[in-house]
Amino acid sequence: VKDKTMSRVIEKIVENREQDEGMGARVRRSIGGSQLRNLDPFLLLDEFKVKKPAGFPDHPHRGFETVTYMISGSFRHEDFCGHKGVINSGDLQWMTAGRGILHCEMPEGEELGHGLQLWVNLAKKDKMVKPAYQELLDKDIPRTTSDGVTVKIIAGESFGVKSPVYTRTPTMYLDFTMEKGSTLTQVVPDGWNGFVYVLSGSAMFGPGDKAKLGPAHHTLVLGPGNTLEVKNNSDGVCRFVLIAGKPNNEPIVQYGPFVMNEQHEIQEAINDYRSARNGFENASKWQSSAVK
Ligand SMILES: Nc1ccc(F)c(C(=O)c2c[nH]c3ncc(Cl)cc23)c1F
Ligand SMILES: [Fe+3]
Repeated sequence: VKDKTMSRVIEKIVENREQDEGMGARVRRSIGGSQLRNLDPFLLLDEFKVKKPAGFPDHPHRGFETVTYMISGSFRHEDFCGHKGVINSGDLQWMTAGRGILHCEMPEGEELGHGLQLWVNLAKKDKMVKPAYQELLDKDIPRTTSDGVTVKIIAGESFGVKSPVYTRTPTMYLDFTMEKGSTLTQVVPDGWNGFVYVLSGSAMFGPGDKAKLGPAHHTLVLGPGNTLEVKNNSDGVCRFVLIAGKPNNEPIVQYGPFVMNEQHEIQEAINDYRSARNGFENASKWQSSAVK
């Protein structure tokens, strides 16, 4: 029997206002704020705008992945194992912190660093994996255009084009730019939790007369179904990201940058970080060059 198409209706719309975060950074917090605590498997989505000397100096992560996607400007990153580099406009860093990363993330150069950071929770079986990086330059991120709709496929598939990114927690991450008057129908796998974060412009999200307006700097949580319909009947271009993932359906215990399943694992993470053990060995003597 052909799979029934069920168009997802928007079930919640939240405006995301700027707030302070890190050291002098300004972020709009989509997922992870008080109104959208988390949407399993997602823990956080921040739209950040950071200018020197602000940034995110030396800090750890355990139990999840951070996905940094630059919209404009450049960010320098450096970790306690010597892995470092610059993420430029349009580039992607998919970092699997796993059992432990200590790194810093700071704007590079004098211009404003503007981007998105998504935190994807790892299933219990993956939380203590060896750290790993998947880093793509803008030119290497697949994209396609069809009838006024351009999509960069950061993870997952759209218009028959697949991203090379391996997602331990099955995840879709699509960056859409829709010309005015264009329409879109995108598969969002049944049973996955999904949301839209509107970067600029506005469009109508959802089926026919149930479509809801999604203005810039708003998060739209998708209801059940397996398809998202979008229509840009505004007088300009609309840019948004569509992010969806398979829920882990496991308990979440979070303490800042440590996200585990049980309280005692958080205590172990804190102890490991303090005593430089079990993945945090290099934390004992490392400081980023940004700090010195
Ligand atoms: N624990 C904790 C506490 C506070 C933080 F700010 C952070 C953190 O690093 C970030 C929060 N959003 C961000 N967007 C972009 C970038 Cl590059 C980093 C972050 C963090 F990890
Ligand atoms: Fe970080």
